[in-house]
Amino acid sequence: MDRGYKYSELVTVCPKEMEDFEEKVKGFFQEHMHSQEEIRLILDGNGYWDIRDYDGKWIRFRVTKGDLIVLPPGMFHRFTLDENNYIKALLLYTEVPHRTQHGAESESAARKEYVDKVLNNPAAVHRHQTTTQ
Ligand SMILES: CSCCC(=O)C(=O)O
Repeated sequence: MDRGYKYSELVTVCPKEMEDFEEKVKGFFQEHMHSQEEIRLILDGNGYWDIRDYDGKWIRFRVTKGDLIVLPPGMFHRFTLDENNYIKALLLYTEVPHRTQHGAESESAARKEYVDKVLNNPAAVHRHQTTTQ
């Protein structure tokens, strides 16, 4: 299936290989979203992505070599490294990546669609409630 991926970026997040490492890592950990689907394939190392559940609570998941994750457009998240301070990932995008900080999302069509289709979707919310009670 063609998902329309046209752009790729190979990133190595570690003090030796990333310019302005501290600043970039702080930026990854600030809550943000993207207006397009983005694939992350972990080629080496480890890290954590945090996403928010239906109640707004953070859920943390660990990624390691061989993992592939896709976060839907409009979903807030943040990323951090573990104590090894090293991850290498291939990022694939359908468009030139655009990042929106938490608090600045009101103008974002992707955020509106995510809220309508996921957070306020009665079928999805019902499933969530029945599985967490
Ligand atoms: C591992 S590099 C990029 C991390 C990040 O901030 C993101 O996925 O949005």
